[in-house]
This record gives sequence, structure tokens and C-alpha cells, in this order.
Amino acid sequence: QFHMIKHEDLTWRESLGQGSFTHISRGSKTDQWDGVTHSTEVLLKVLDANHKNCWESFFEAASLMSQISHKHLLLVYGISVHKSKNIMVQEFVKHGALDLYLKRSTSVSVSWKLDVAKQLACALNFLEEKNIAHGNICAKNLLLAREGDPSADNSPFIKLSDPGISMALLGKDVVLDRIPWVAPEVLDTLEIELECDKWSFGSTLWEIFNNGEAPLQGLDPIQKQQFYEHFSNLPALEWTELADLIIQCMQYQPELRPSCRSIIRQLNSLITSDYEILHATGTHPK
Ligand SMILES: Nc1cnc(-c2cc(N)nc3[nH]ccc23)cn1
Repeated sequence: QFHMIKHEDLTWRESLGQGSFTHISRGSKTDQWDGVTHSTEVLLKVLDANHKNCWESFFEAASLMSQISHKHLLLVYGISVHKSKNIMVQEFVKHGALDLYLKRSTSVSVSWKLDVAKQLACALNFLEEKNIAHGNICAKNLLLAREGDPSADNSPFIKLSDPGISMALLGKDVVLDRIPWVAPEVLDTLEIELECDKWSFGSTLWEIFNNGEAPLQGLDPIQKQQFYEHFSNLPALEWTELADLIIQCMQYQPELRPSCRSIIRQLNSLITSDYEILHATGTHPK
């Protein structure tokens, strides 16, 4: 169920860092269309040679993304297997991961953040309707295709990346490190259900409205585990309506978490209320 890309059709450029058991590089792939050679900029995600046993999960994650297509889901062109290298070839998204972008940017407006949150909610709604759980929703996995320029009145555009290798294979330390994005029930079952993505959405909302700061970043794995054992909540944002939505998503009982439709409805109401606050008081909520 994958398009196989020949290794000789790939060109490797600079390394861009690494994920869980993977290395990523910028690159390009060449295609022949009616005899004309086209070169497309791509992101090359290589599975570490010493984690070859994860290759099924590595490709399973990618095939999840290539079976369905949606404007806010990352496009996976295919895979390339060459000697001991397992390579996933993805579309290259210009401005990279949202967490780094938010950390670097100073003047990102509330409406910009709400717009991004709504796009993520739409992507999750699309997956929910297909009964597909992603399992790794976080700002690091949101890629910024368009920055959006307030003066030109155009808005940001994000793409949700593939979930990567399933946590069942990543081991306990990686799962603990993913607190508070990973839903509490996953620590016991290592099974990803739709409700897990709602919990992660809450955590990602917190990141977006805290300028890319990682929630609970100062805690070590044991303290992170205790955060769940004590049924703790993230520090509330000052904007109470948004803080309420985060609390709803991060309910410890999965069945109490809101549907994507409810999440979208609440985000829409926030956008209008944000507009009212702006025009009523001339100031933005923090
Ligand atoms: N599918 C993807 C994934 N990551 C990127 C990307 C873009 C960029 N400008 N800097 C980066 N630094 C690390 C990754 C990355 C692009 N496309």
C-alpha cells in the first residue's frame, strides 16, 4: 500500500535533526512525468539502523497518513528501502515544527494561535470520523506550511505530521517522557484510542498558548508519573474560556473528554469572543 521510491531518485541534503529512533534530512526526489524530469523538495526520515526491528511500525505510521488525504495532514510520498536503510519520503513543510517556531517568534497574535488550534481540531475531527487515532499529537508534530502575515491579512497553515513509531515499541522511558501529551490510560495499556488524541490536543493547546514552552518540562520521569498518579492538571492559562477547554480535553476519564465537533464549536466561540474583547477593550487577552 506504499509507493516505492528508488534510492537513486533521492538526493540527500543537510541533516535537520532527529525523532524517536529516526534521523531526518532535507532532500529531493526526482520523478519522470511524460518524459520530463521533475525534482521535488522532500523530508527524508530514516529509521536508525539499530532499531530495524521497528521498521513495520515506522512504515505503519506513515501508511496511516498515506491511506487518507486531508489538507492538514502531512503528505507521505512513499518509502525507499536501500541496503539496511528504511526511509520515509515526506513532503517538505517550509517552516518546520510549530514548537520551535513559537519559541523563536515574539509577536504571534492570539487570533493566529486560535487559527492554528482550529486547524488541528479539524484534522483531528477528520481522523475521528475515519475512526483513526493518531497517538502523537504535540506542537513538535505540527508543521508550519505558511507563516501567515498579519499585514497581508493571510493566516498560518499547519500540517499534522505522522505519529512515528508506536509507543508500544518505544519503551517505558520514552512513554514517561511524553507526559503530559500521552493520555494517562495509555501508560497502562500502551493502546491508543480516539480519546487519547483529545487529551493530547489539550496539552498541545497549552503549548501553543504558552509560546511553545513544553508543559512540565522541569519534571523528571518519576515526577511526571506522579503528576498522573495525583490526577494533577496543567497550570491554568489566564484566558479562562480556553483554560476550561484544556481541562475538558484533559479529563482523566476518557469518556468525559469532548467530541471534536464540540472542541471546534468552542474554539469558534472563542474566536468571536476574542474579537469582542479586542473591540470592547482594545486589548488582547494574554
Ligand atoms: N515534513 C517536514 C518535517 N520537518 C521539516 C523541517 C523544516 C524546516 N524548515 N526545518 C526543520 N528542522 C527540522 C525539521 C524541519 C520539514 N518538513
